[in-house]
Amino acid sequence: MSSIIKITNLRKSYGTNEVLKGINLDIQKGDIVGYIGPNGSGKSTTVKILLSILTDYEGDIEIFGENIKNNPVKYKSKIGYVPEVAELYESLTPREFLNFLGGIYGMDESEIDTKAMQLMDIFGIKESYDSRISSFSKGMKQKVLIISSMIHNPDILFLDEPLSGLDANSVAVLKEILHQLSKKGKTIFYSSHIMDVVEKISSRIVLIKDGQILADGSFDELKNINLDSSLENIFNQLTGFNDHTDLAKKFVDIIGGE
Ligand SMILES: Nc1ncnc2c1ncn2[C@@H]1O[C@H](COP(=O)(O)OP(=O)(O)OP(=O)(O)O)[C@@H](O)[C@H]1O
Repeated sequence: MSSIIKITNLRKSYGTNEVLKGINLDIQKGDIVGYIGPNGSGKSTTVKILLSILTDYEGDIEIFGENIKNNPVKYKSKIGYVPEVAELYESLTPREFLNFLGGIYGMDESEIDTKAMQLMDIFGIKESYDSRISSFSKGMKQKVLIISSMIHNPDILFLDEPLSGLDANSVAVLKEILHQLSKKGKTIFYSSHIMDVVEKISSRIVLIKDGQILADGSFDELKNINLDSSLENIFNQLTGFNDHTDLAKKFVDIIGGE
């Protein structure tokens, strides 16, 4: 089967700090890849490279069979992105923001409006379609971002901590949306720290630490490392972390001046 995203020997440094040290990944159509790792391990950097936001890296990346260095613009109409840190145009309303984006994707105005209002309705924020985004709660902003990443029906979705600020009902809806999109052949690259969700939605889990892949497989395959364990336990075990109780005690002691 041909890969939809192929990453070969990806290396990236910020100055002398090498943060990606040879990442190799072949991702197939319809995969939901959970891309996890400790803070600072290189997840967002990988996503930004896949999106051609960062272009000074070593190695090769093919998306839809083409090296993204050769044509960093063409593939973008077929991908969607929810960034970890949102730079929404706060002074706009969702109508203005989504129309602006839809225009970039070549959608016509009535199609965008119809779709946007229906999607906002599903997330329970239709009444705010013409309110300024600056007045929204965190979760409302996140919902607009999620809609903006999908409204053009992309083939690949890059989601960096997409559940941020969402309530439990909305999380349940988004998880189901991702499942159904994957069944329709959409590919999802999902980076998050919320292990129980990653465990449930991912067809494949890739764990990185210090810019290198430590584990790569389905949850069941990773469980062979630690039978009967949750992804959270496997994550802590593989990243060599077992002193959370000690660290917490020290933290609390310092607060109390002990
Ligand atoms: N613009 C930058 N300039 C210099 N160093 C950077 C820059 N962006 C990221 N880094 C460094 O690169 C490393 C990887 O960062 P990255 O944001 O990719 O990690 P992450 O796995 O997404 O972390 P988190 O889970 O905290 O979001 C970190 O050491 C970080 O300090």
